[in-house]
Amino acid sequence: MEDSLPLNLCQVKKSSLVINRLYTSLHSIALLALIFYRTSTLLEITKTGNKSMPFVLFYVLVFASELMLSFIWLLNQAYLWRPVYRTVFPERLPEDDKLPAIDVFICTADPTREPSVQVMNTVISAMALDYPANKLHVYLSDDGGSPVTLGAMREAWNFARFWLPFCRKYGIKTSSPEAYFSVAGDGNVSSKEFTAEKEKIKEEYDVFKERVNKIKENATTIISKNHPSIIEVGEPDKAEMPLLVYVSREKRPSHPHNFKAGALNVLLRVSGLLSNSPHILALDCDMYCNDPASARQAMCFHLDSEISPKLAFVQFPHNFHNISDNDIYDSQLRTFFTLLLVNHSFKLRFNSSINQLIPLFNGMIQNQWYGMDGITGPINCGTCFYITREALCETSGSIQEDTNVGQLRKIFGPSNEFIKSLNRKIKSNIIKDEARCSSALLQESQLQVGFRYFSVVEDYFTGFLLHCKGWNSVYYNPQRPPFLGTASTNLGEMLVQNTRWTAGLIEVAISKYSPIIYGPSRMPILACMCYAQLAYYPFGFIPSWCLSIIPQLCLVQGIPLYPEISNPFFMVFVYLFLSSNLKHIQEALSAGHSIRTWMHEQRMWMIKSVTCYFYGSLNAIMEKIGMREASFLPTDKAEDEGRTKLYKSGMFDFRAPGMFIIPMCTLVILNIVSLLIGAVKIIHTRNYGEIFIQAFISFFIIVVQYPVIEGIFFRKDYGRIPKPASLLSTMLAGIILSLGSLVLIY
Ligand SMILES: O=c1ccn([C@@H]2O[C@H](COP(=O)(O)OP(=O)(O)O[C@H]3O[C@H](CO)[C@@H](O)[C@H](O)[C@H]3O)[C@@H](O)[C@H]2O)c(=O)[nH]1
Ligand SMILES: [Mn+2]
Repeated sequence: MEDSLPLNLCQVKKSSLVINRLYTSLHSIALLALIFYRTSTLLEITKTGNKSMPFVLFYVLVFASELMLSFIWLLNQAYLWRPVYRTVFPERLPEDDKLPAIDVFICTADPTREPSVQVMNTVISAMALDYPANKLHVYLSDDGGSPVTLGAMREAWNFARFWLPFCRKYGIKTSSPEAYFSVAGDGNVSSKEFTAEKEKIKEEYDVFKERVNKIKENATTIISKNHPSIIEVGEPDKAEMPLLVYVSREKRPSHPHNFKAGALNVLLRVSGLLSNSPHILALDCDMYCNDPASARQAMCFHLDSEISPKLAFVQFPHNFHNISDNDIYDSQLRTFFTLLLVNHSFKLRFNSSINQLIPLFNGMIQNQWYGMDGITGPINCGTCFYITREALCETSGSIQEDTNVGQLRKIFGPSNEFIKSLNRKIKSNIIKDEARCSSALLQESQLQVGFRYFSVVEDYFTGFLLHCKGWNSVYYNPQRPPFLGTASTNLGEMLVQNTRWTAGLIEVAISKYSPIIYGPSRMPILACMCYAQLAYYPFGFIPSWCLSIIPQLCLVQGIPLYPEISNPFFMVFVYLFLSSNLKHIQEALSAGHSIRTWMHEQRMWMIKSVTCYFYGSLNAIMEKIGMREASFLPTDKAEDEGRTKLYKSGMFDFRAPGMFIIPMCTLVILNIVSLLIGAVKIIHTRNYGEIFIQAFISFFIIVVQYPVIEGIFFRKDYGRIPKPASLLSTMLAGIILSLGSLVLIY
């Protein structure tokens, strides 16, 4: 019977599972051997007492670093444990009139950093989802309260009246007009009628863009931080048109607004009164729908009666349209999602990266969402997911017949209208109140519904709490990328963004919600390990700093910190280095990438750990002790031609804040100097066995960071490292080396 056929299939890739577990076991044994070696050596050193205090301290720091990296590596193994992949059968879904409604939430905040034409492309592509139009409601949240965005949305509405019928008629998949007209568009290319219509629509689109740009040019206010709520509803006047609603929540300088999570919660309330769909698709303003099929694909999970009672959300991957083949900054975050523009297939791809600074021990393989999918489901990634209203509002759990109004208000805030909407009985016109910051919204930090405010990575945190409550999620990575976003291909922007993410993750890591404290009684231990890995990996900055300074200082003095070549434990270090790197390379290759990808990811990990992870952790700690307030500056999505050109040609653009460039250069210079002195020592004494590993560490860092060396010494273009930064870094490296030598000599 057709009805009884499953809507989706979940398979475990057995062969990869065997390889993974074998890798984990062997690597663990090697780590145990390392710990044994370090402990016994340390005991010996302290017993004999013939080593200086600073040396012992350095030795302990190196050992502690190795332990920390091993801990993060261990957490990482949860991802490798049971990766699964999924298939869906949308053709088995019920008839259109039986499908549940969907509300689409799109957030934007700043028409300068987030150009309106781009935002409207996301809006239009969402309106063009392959779903009954009367069951689709698109909400645009404008945190900039900008007349530019509102005007652009009106234009988008007008343009959509041509565009949507065209897409429906010819089955256009690339439903973002910008992408459709700039890349070779799909559709029924051969017919004359089609070509004529396409021409006409193209003209309409050009007019639309022109008008939107004019609005910006003529605007007197671009952004407002002090305004009442503004809501405008575009009522569908054609069968193909879904509802489109503009929402700009009230903003007052004195009220905290909780960034994107606050915006999403306002949409949750406003839509609760207007359409109240049981399913919600959340999108960032730069993530357009690249395949209208995603709604039905998601429904293959949400309507599967076996998994749906506990299914909170279906997460799709973040793919990007502006990634170069030679992705020098790892802008695609390959390790999280495996972006497979090259090799889209249903075979399981292990997207892992060995995030490591010092090659010898860590191998923190990140094989992320497939791995979590095999446990309780992937984390929430903030965009490209279909979530149920019930999971966010806990309607079934908290609204009982006998729950009194007082209790309801405690849970959902004081808005009676919203509370009524939860019962799906009453609709109201008083929606503007829902977008007011003075109503329910401000107290939401205490409320247990919606997107949670506690951390600036509201996606990670909200998903974590949902999993803690027993909800599950699903990761679905179809052949055609369902959504395409604008990745940051600007080094400075990217490092700032990563610092914000780190701050958000560390906020959780050092709170009562730490996955290793809050999680174990609420979710399977493997799921806890995945969440903990994400929360704690930024602490990798500590070992990163230690291991890119201490072995080098000792190298300069000819003091060995590692076993010499003739020592059997030497092989343990060699094994750990090779095993983690070969696994990383294998995973990059099997995902259709080249060995270059491995190099880029190594480099970016080193750079991020000594900068973003360090600053982000510092920010989180300062927030915790009340010395700093959380902030969320949206990334710049406007294209800068010069930067894009450098990125596309595979050249680093070092025009980034000094706080990122200087530590990076300092460490690279320090490693160069140490290696040179080390090499001279080796030639002089002819004894390379004892300090081989230390020399190799510096050598490896220098090779991986070659673009930085090029930026300091060889490049002449505007993307090079500025002279003052190079000078300052050289001085700092000199100071560290002299202090190190002083300490070690005496
Ligand atoms: O006060 C704010 C700040 C941001 N945004 C919107 O939030 C989205 C994400 O902002 P972006 O600057 O693109 O940040 P990213 O770091 O790229 O976002 C990633 O990380 C965030 C968590 O830090 C997640 O919420 C996002 O979904 C995820 O793509 C954008 O649509 C913004 O318009 C708001 O609506 N209000
Ligand atoms: Mn973004």
